[in-house]
Amino acid sequence: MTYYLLANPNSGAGKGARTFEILIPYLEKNNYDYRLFKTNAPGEEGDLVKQILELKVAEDHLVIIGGDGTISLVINELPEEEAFSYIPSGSGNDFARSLNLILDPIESFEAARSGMNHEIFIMNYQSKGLNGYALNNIGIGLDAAIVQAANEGKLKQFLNKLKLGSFSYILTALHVLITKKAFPSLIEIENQQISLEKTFLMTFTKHPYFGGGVKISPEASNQNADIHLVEYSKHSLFRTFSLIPSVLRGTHLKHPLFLHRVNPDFSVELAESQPVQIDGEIHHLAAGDRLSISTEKRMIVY
Ligand SMILES: Nc1ncnc2c1ncn2[C@@H]1O[C@H](COP(=O)(O)OP(=O)(O)OP(=O)(O)O)[C@@H](O)[C@H]1O
Repeated sequence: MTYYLLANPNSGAGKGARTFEILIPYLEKNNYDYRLFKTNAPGEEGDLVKQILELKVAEDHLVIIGGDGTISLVINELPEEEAFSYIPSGSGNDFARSLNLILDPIESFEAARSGMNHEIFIMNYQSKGLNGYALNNIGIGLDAAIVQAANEGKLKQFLNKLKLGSFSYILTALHVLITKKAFPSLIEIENQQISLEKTFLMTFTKHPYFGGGVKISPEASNQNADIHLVEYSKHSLFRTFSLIPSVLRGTHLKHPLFLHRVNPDFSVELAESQPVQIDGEIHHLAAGDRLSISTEKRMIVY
């Protein structure tokens, strides 16, 4: 049995590298057979998955080391029947939080080594311009603009160094909240259509968390097929700001200004192009390009 470690050393501002630096002496001490595949630059995940799949036999074990972006990129390249384990090493770690995964590298490896297969549901999204899989959230508009600004911003790197990376999301969010414009959208849920003139935040989520621990939909779970849609149309800044404490407490969905729908399938069409964040990676959804979202099962070992 060989452990194939696919690691992003850069995730979590270097936490990925620290994770395998702790893990490898442990594997060697215990005579566990392993092979380490590191991404040396963004975009290498797919090639590394292909290299691993050429070598790996059925009893071998794939272990992904990285943050939410890494695990999402790997899942997009992995055949659906391939089970995997995950050692969280990101700054946000929302997927790990959703499954209560262990963060300590050695304990997390041991949980994977002696673990059981767990079925989870992930999102499959399809449009003319966008298709793939998401483990966490697909956010259109505000949260995508926040992720875009947070990824680009120097604030995240600075706060990561202070181990305060999750705050960067909140501070960047405040700036984007003030400047982002609303947009029209059309949502379809089964045969019902919902037309919204001033969409501001629209997030499809497979578990409660986004942005490093914010409970966008506290009842969502990746252990069932339901996707949760949370939408907030633009209101006055005063109104919007007054709702922030309830969002941080995870009680906002009781408020009538939030649209909350739960279903295994959704589709959405926009009247104008918008940024879309898919597990923290930025894409764009073009005007009139209908995005359909459904779920599929995957197997994770922990
Ligand atoms: N060696 C590398 N150097 C820089 N970027 C990399 C490298 N390898 C992968 N990447 C990029 O890192 C991004 C994924 O980072 P990831 O999300 O795992 O970490 P994070 O942002 O610290 O964690 P989280 O999303 O949990 O906050 C992807 O865009 C990926 O292509």
